Amino acid sequence: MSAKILEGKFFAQQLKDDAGRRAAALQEKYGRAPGLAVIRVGNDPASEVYVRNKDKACAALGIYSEVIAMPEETSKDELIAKIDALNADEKIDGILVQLPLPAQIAQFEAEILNRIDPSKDVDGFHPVNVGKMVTGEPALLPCTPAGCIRMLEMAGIEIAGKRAVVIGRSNIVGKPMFHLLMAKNATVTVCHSRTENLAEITRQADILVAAIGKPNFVKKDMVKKGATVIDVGINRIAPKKLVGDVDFEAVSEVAGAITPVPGGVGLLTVAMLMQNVVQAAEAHLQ
Ligand SMILES: Nc1nc2c(c(=O)[nH]1)N[C@@H](CN(C=O)c1ccc(C(=O)N[C@@H](CCC(=O)O)C(=O)O)cc1)CN2
Ligand SMILES: [Mg+2]
Repeated sequence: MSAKILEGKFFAQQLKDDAGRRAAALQEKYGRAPGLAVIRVGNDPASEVYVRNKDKACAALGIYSEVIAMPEETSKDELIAKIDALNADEKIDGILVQLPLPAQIAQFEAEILNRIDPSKDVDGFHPVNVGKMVTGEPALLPCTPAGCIRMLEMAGIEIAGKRAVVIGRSNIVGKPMFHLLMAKNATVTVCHSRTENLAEITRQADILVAAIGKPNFVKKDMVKKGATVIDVGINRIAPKKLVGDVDFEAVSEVAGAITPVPGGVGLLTVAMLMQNVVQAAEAHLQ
């Protein structure tokens, strides 16, 4: 058996087309496009690429965007002052601070992110949005996990009643993935570095989400025949070689459907960000 490959580009394009249509409708009705501000601190090369991709995606969809590049030695107070200015800026519907932050301010990450007005928190990281996600109120949802859910729905993969297993418990992926799958009526188990008999649990999954950050960690014998496998890992194992958390070649032989790396759910992250910016603008303007 060979798994169906869930190409991120195909699903991302549908989300972006929808965001572009809604952005045009707002421009038409209110005379202003949705606006995104991305703050990048320092010179992390991967962050530079991701921020450029976000700026390009905005330009392609008629979304106004500003990239604010701040020097490596930026202080917590300088960054917070910038966020305050963007919170008050009426052109701006969405604000995000690209992660990771440089070492000297990394310890203040929560304080910095919590300063973003929750109605502009297009990363869905603010405790107000996290709380709403947990209670099932409408909220800005974290882009990667929300993108995974939208992809499953677009691919016609049933979630309700299915057994889902998430490997990884990060605030950005694992924990929100748990809540979003449960909200879609899956029976969800979260596994992590201290989980005993991991393979026994992952073999029960109809939907297996890998978000651990260990190259090729999920092997063929950890996957049930016909399962849907979503690989959220991005591991650079050589300057030009990126692999996921799943041993793609081997797992493809047993899975029913699988996302590749690169070219999988990473692409949905930016597409979902565009959806969130438009959602925030709709809430601000309507
Ligand atoms: N403020 C945030 N910081 C970070 C986030 C985030 O959602 N908000 N996520 C990651 C980085 N990221 C977006 O910011 C991101 C990561 C990966 C991709 C992507 O398209 N991946 C491609 C491969 C890209 C490559 O070749 O390097 C893929 O998986 O096919 C997009 C966005 C951490 N920081
Ligand atoms: Mg620009």
